[in-house]
Amino acid sequence: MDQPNLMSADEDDDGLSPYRTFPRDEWARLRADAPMTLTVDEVMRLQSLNDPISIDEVAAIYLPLSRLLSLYVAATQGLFKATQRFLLAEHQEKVPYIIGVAGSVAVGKSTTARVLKALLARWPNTPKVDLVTTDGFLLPNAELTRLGLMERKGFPESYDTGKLLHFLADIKAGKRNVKAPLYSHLVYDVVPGEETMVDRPDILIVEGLNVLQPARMPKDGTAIPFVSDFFDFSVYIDADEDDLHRWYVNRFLRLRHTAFRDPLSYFRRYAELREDEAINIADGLWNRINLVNLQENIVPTRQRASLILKKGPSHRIETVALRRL
Ligand SMILES: Nc1ncnc2c1ncn2[C@@H]1O[C@H](COP(=O)(O)OP(=O)(O)OP(=O)(O)O)[C@@H](O)[C@H]1O
Ligand SMILES: CC(C)(CO)[C@@H](O)C(=O)NCCC(=O)O
Repeated sequence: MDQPNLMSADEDDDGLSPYRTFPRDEWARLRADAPMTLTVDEVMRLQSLNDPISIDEVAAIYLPLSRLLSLYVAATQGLFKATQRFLLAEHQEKVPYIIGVAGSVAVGKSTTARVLKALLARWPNTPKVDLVTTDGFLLPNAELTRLGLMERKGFPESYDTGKLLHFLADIKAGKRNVKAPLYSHLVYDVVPGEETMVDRPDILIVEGLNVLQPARMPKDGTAIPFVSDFFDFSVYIDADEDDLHRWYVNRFLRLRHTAFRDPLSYFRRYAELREDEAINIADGLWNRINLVNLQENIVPTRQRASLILKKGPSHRIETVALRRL
């Protein structure tokens, strides 16, 4: 395969952008000779409801990205060893490489995170890849209700950010069997007593709309880290507001025939609605909660990502912007 010419990537107009932006086709060439390691069936199993992904998308976007990440992980492992030598430290196991995945509700973060997990696990230097979502770190509904925050789910104040920071600090300290709480979209709440265990993976992917948000500034001068201080790399999945709105409403309409019919579903009462009524409910949730959160707290974090994947109206990624080192 021809060596792609990196300099042909679109330079951003004013020359000040910290990103190098690649049209889809140019990015796809950066796969170089990386072999396709997922089958069509495997890709189909990884996609979320209402977030179509094709084998072509995996080959064009995610294979090059997984190749880049595998090079970055190897380089970071080298830096870790160099630091250990400098510190004359005893031999220490390498610590997990942490990748954040951010973006709006309904943009397809979970599909991206699952595809990356599957691809990265097939590179020889990173066989063990774990995935957690920050949904588990939401305050339980009882607590949100008490604080008057049920209409603010997903906003910064709806998370136990301290717990998330301690979780990440434990992972980066090389601790074994670190526990993360779990959230159920079906019951719309954190599941008491259920947790997932993270045991020194080579890579940990942390997915959530809040992962690039700054810490609230402490008044007493103590330093509170950002969640992203623990990340080695981060991906922001971007799409136009109108597309996100449509994807959110379509997913809601489809859930009426599936998850909402489950007796445990928090949205059980919406399963029987007529389509126009359901659209009204979904529009309301989108406009009152998720859109406001997107504009106030998510989009402003986009420029902090190492990589921005921009989706078009049919979920296809159209440009890839890679932050210059
Ligand atoms: N009310 C619901 N009932 C059951 N499952 C849901 C519900 N809402 C969302 N889901 C599923 O839960 C997953 C995560 O949804 P969430 O609202 O956190 O969006 P997200 O992670 O931003 O979505 P995406 O993965 O599309 O970016 C998706 O796979 C979605 O299909
Ligand atoms: C749990 C979050 C915040 C993020 O995944 C989101 O899916 C959510 O529930 N937002 C609140 C409004 C709504 O029900 O869509």
